[in-house]
Amino acid sequence: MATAWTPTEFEQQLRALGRYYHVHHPFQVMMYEGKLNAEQLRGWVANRFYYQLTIPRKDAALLFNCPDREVRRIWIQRILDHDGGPSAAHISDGGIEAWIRLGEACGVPREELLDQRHVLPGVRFAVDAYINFVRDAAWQEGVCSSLTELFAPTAHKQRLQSWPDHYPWIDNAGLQYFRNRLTEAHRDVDHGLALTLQHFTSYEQQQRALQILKFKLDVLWSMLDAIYLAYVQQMPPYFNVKESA
Ligand SMILES: O=C(O)c1cc(C(=O)O)c2c(n1)C(=O)C(=O)c1cc(C(=O)O)[nH]c1-2
Repeated sequence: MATAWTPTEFEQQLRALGRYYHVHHPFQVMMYEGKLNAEQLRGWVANRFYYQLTIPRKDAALLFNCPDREVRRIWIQRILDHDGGPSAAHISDGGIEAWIRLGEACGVPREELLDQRHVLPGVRFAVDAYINFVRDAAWQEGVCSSLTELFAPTAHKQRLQSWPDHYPWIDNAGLQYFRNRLTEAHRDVDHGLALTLQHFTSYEQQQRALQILKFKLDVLWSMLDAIYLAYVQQMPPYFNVKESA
């Protein structure tokens, strides 16, 4: 029987999967290097909004699956952070509202975000795969699937560093979402990682945890594949279909 890693080794294995994080996707690289035009940036913001809308519903599914009150009373903060409310960590309006302000700062009107008219089918399928996974999985597996957040502060920091230089037309106040996430993500990840190290202890369980994290990396990467094809390659779905007279 193969031996399990120690918690420290296991954490290193999880962190090593950061090499597949979506910061390395060509679309994110273009974003960071200032190579996106306004339409491409707006396309990203409008599509990512579907992820933002889904996250608190995903966390509600995890809570539903979790019989452990101690876990639930910490995990529930994630829903408040995104939906807003009296005990949201930063602004009581919450992350979804902050993302709407980001969209408006980039030139996407609120109603265009909310009615999801820009959301590409590939993005929808990828995000839905995440919420469906968490709904159907054991809560510990749901926790593990959130661990891409280990790597998210890098993404938020990159945007805070590069956007003001490369995209000065975006009002800096619009970037508040990224600032908020820097602290929220650290707190979330400490909890999610501790639970994962605690619950995935055998060799088989640890292999399974790596598979789950890889699945979640696939979700994020696939979202950007769809966005890249539509907005960079100019090949949105059905772009070559002739409308019949
Ligand atoms: O902008 C990003 O690169 C990024 C990535 C991720 C992630 O890794 O899933 C999240 C976020 N942002 C984020 O803002 C966020 O609230 C969030 C919640 C979760 C989750 O899986 O529960 N991921 C992420």
